[in-house]
Amino acid sequence: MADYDYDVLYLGCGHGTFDGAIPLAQSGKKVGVIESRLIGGTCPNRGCNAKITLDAPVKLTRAKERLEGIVNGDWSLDWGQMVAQKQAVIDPLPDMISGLLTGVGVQIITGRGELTDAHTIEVDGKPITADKLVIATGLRPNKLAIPGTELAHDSEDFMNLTTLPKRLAIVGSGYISMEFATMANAAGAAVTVLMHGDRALRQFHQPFVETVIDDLTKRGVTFVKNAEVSEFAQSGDAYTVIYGDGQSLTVDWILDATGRIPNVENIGLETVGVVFNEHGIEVNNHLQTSVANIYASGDVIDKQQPKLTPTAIFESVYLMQLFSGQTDQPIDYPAIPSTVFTSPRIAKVGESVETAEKKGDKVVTNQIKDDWYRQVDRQTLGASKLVFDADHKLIGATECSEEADNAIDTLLPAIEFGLDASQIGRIVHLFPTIAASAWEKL
Ligand SMILES: Cc1cc2nc3c(=O)[nH]c(=O)nc-3n(C[C@H](O)[C@H](O)[C@H](O)COP(=O)(O)OP(=O)(O)OC[C@H]3O[C@@H](n4cnc5c(N)ncnc54)[C@H](O)[C@@H]3O)c2cc1C
Ligand SMILES: NC(=O)c1ccc[n+]([C@@H]2O[C@H](COP(=O)([O-])OP(=O)(O)OC[C@H]3O[C@@H](n4cnc5c(N)ncnc54)[C@H](O)[C@@H]3O)[C@@H](O)[C@H]2O)c1
Repeated sequence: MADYDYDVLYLGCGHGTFDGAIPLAQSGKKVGVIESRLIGGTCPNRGCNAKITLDAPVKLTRAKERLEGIVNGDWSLDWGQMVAQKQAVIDPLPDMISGLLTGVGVQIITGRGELTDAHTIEVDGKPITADKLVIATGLRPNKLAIPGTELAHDSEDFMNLTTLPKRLAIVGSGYISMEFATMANAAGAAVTVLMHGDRALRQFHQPFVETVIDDLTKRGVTFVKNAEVSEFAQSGDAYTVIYGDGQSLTVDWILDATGRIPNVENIGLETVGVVFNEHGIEVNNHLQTSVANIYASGDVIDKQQPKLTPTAIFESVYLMQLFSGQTDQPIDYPAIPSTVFTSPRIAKVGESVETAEKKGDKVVTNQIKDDWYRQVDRQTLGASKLVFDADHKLIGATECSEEADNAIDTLLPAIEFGLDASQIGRIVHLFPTIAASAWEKL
């Protein structure tokens, strides 16, 4: 091997990098990571961890609301304190992750990197070389290409607001829109969601999405379907969203939640011949790009799997196994679950109800209100739908409930390992728990 600075050099240091980079260094490889912002990337600093800390008081308030008459007294959410608590929870994470990296000998290089040849990334004019490069630059928020787009903000700005705007417009109705509409509404903002078409959260079971929308509507959130947003304007401290045939909405803050796009520009991919498209970097089944010694990991990959943290972790660990010689096999993705953290939540994994109905697979529905364990805290909204193949093995599941995330998560082994009835019978669960309640239905 030529005399490179590193065996493996990663561009970007989110979950697509560090979960694999740490054990890779432990395996004896010389590893470097380049990061222009906070170590840890989106998930800990401005994604999952930040968001779920803001969600925790909302979930608690919903439980209190259901138990009204048993749990009494006036409660309210203090947005300023919610954001302070979020910051206190996430502030230590970059140092903690940096410590894990440097503790095993990974070199952290701070700055913006750009590939200059197949073995070199330049940071602030300084070339750094490696045998293998991994591009893990993630996604960034889309900004609508309309007049006044600079007046709108992104999810990171929202989670840093110390004062909650009285009137909030959210453009788009995907994950970020629905989760942030839930939080902002619970904390007292007047929220309007401007939908691109007539369906929110398109990748989730639509009757469950309707349950969440109906509940948010009862709580005061306004959903405007088919609102083609054409302009943002400012007058004094207020902002106007122009949509449809010249309709307008006046608000105090605008959240552009119209999706996230891959960070593929201005990092030298064209220079070295790495092929990408609008969905991200194209890779083969070894996560190898069009240039043999350059790989990609995490959200920046163009892929079918959901662009989520567990996927990024699985990919970075796979690359570690590949680079350290533990495997030479193609990546074999497991069933990857996803959840939207609304209240109630919607979670899913495996074959969808829609596909099952088309294929003739069996779908079993259980209403949340009929589950005695959910009655202990008076949950009534939602249902679980389980999809079985001809051998009655679980191949898909989706649930809408306050505990949908945990209910779906606990079922993963049944799907991933194709457990049959006798194997399922060997698993004894703690009782009473969400897990026991979910497995009982198999
Ligand atoms: C608001 C929000 C909430 C989310 N909630 C969830 C959730 O609940 N559950 C879930 O599973 N997923 C969630 N996600 C998605 C999750 O955060 C991502 O899937 C995950 O962070 C992807 O990791 P990654 O390493 O691929 O990319 P990132 O974490 O984005 O890391 C990429 C890194 O590359 C750096 N970088 C980019 N270009 C350069 C360059 N030229 N030089 C140096 N560094 C560079 C960036 O600064 C960044 O740190 C959420 C995302 C958002 C935005
Ligand atoms: N719970 C979670 O796991 C979670 C939470 C937040 C974010 N994420 C990740 O972050 C990604 C980005 O989230 P997101 O909510 O920004 O994206 P998304 O893809 O979930 O939703 C984008 C929304 O914007 C709408 N849209 C697209 N173009 C538009 C236009 N021109 N005008 C108006 N609306 C338009 C779409 O119809 C959709 O409703 C997700 O795909 C996911 O990978 C995950």
